[in-house]
Amino acid sequence: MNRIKRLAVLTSGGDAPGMNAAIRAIQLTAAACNVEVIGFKHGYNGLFEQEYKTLLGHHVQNIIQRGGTILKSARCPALQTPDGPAQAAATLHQLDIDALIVIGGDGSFRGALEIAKHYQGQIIGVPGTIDNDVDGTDNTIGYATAIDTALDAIDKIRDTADAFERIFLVELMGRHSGYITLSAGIAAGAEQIICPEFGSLSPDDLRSVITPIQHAQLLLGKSSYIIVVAENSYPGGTTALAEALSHAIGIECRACILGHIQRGGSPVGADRILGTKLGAFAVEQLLQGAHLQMAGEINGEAVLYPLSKTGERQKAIDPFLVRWQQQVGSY
Ligand SMILES: Nc1ncnc2c1ncn2[C@@H]1O[C@H](COP(=O)(O)OP(=O)(O)O)[C@@H](O)[C@H]1O
Ligand SMILES: O=P(O)(O)OC[C@H]1O[C@](O)(COP(=O)(O)O)[C@@H](O)[C@@H]1O
Repeated sequence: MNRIKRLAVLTSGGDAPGMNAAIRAIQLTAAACNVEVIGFKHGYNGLFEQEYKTLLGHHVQNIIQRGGTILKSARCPALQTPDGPAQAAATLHQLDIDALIVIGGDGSFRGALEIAKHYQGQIIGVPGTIDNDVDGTDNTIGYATAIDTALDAIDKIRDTADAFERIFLVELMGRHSGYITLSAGIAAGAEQIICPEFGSLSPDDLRSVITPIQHAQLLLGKSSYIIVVAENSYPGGTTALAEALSHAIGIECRACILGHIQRGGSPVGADRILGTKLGAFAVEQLLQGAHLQMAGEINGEAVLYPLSKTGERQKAIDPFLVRWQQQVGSY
């Protein structure tokens, strides 16, 4: 029996294109089941500041195509204080909220698990982050758009790299995960891909980067050379890496830090569909009693995955593409 009368939703951590599609699907699906939806603003901060509003049909009209999140997102240090989770749960109880949907990444899910220790209602997660570093789903909402955004930029950099016969290093996001870097790098035909999963890179030993560059120049006569680099791959960042390479090989290397542009923009179709599917699935599963689960998608099928396992291990990037890039693509 459906005992949920009122559910809440929030978006937390780095915003991701497609979060609005998920919010829309949650509101529409809940409304169709006569369940009221409360939207908390600014991630978990909305629980502390009691900043929320009832989401009605007109609030979710014309948002599926918009990047960002109509609920705003944020990181919330207050939830990581000793009393934070109990305070957040108290707001949910006070507002008679029977269930909470958290759209965010593995950090947001850790926060949800802490709140669950003090909360009597149900909690479900919907994976939304450009990093795609959440276990239990093939793709997170926002990842597909971030790849296309990065790709568009790298293609443009290729033109100027070619005209100037330069080496460019393009830094992509992904905190501790090489998903965006590997995918965008492969799709852009990047000559090299550097990400945490490929092993560490030390200022004292840049041979693994320099040897393929020299090989390409000597044997292949390349007029442009693009290296995509995941953020946090090199001490001092990608600008420092470009300087070290310029010094080591005597060729001007330029760094381009793509940054937050990767988080914005209109979501591509795949993210609108994923956001809609997982948002709707989350509501349906809550109504059937799901608790402490994430609504994910594996092999095209919507599935539940224990929230506690979503950040347990590093989700592996495609080993086939890694091997191909290392053995063939870099030469
Ligand atoms: N261990 C934790 N305990 C309580 N809250 C947490 C914890 N880890 C993350 N959070 C909450 O989740 C928010 C978002 O986490 P973050 O890692 O920044 O983003 P994401 O969810 O995208 O991975 C944090 O600002 C914090 O409020
Ligand atoms: O916007 P901020 O706070 O500088 O955070 C940047 C980080 O957020 C992201 O864009 C998204 O990460 P999360 O989804 O895990 O929050 C990372 O790729 C990046 O490292």
